[in-house]
Amino acid sequence: MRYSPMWRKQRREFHANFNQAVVEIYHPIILDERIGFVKALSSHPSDYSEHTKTYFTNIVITATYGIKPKGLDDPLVTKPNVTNDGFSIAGRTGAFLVDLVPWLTYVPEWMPGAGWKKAARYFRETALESRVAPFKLVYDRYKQGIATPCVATRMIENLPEANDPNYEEAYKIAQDSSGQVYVAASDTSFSSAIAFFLVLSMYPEVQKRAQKEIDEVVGYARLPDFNDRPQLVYLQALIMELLRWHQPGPLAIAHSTSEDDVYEGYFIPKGTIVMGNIWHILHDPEIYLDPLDFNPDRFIKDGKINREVTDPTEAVFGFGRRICPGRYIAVETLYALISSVLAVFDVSVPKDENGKPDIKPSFSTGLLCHPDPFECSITPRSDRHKELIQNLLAADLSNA
Ligand code: HEM
Repeated sequence: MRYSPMWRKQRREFHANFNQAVVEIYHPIILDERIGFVKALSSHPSDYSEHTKTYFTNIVITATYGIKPKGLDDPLVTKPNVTNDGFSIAGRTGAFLVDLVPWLTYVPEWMPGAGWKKAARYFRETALESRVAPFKLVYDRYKQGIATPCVATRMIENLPEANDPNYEEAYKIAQDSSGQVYVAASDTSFSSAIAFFLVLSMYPEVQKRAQKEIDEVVGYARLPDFNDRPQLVYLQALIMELLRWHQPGPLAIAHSTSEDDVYEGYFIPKGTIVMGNIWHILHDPEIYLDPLDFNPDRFIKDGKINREVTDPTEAVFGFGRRICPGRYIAVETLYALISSVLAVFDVSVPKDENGKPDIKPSFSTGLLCHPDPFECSITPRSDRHKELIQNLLAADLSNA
């Protein structure tokens, strides 16, 4: 596949802001948001899906623009959501006839059968709006010296002088790279987190094991933080197993071959669209025994993470030069959410006549794959945990 110079530059901007070495700078935002999340969950547990969405949305937009959205109906959120919808629809190879009959690209928008053109224009225009306005706002604030440091300000700092011939292109790259963050980050991370609630509902014994470990390592007086992670081996394995068991993007994004190739006797000409079957890789029974089961123990040996078992992060975030550049922050945000829920809440569904959780998981299909909505009960684990939540609420009131 040929990569445009613009794509390469955007990719570099993205990497500079989200690589493994810098990802810690987002810890304060993540830890702050997870407190809001725990409080919202304790007040309105049945809205867990909305709270989860808010958690990721707030982290991603605050990290990118230094501005916390006013809610899920803030235009900072609603505009890129339209882009997400368009991406999900158009990203499925074959979704539109033009994918199979390329000359349809040249028919005018008013022709019968060319409705996809109108849809594409709408999504393109909204995507542009969603990138232009917030970046301009941060740019203006930066020039006035009042912007909160964030991904966008770091990119603005690196822009050439306004009279430089490269300025316009560099501005666009910075604007588009910033605009890409929410679109790529929110739905994928959300999907993994909802799968986590599903797993807790389906596998109470996994929940109990993870809670026991947190109690032993962290105690009952605070929520887990990033310093606890090395000691929380079962929790680390649980997150690995979550990323193996459920893939937000089971077929990644379409790639294409840059050279003619032969694979197991099949000739694959240059320019062929290829899909990486992440789902299959992470459900290969030769690597992961009983792959449909949720079993964090498959990643543990002698009380440590077993590095001989293939780490699912090698596949769930895609491949090669297109590999997800947000993979490190994705894991950080999931860790904070998952460890906090396990620390203070019990998640459950009613039992069937055999005493097993009465739940049949189902998932949406498409480029992005989400668990379908399901009801579960989310309650504080004990009076001690209720007290911890109340202390978080009280601390918030005294800071107000
Ligand atoms: C659990 C969470 C996530 C999962 C499972 C995930 C997975 C993926 C996958 C499978 C791809 C396609 C890679 C390929 O085609 O080979 C991708 C691309 C991408 N992801 Fe993620 N992602 C997640 C979170 C994030 C976050 C938090 C960000 C941003 C901070 C992000 C930014 C991106 C971008 C910008 C691309 C496009 C890369 C390109 O085309 O060059 N992702 N992601």
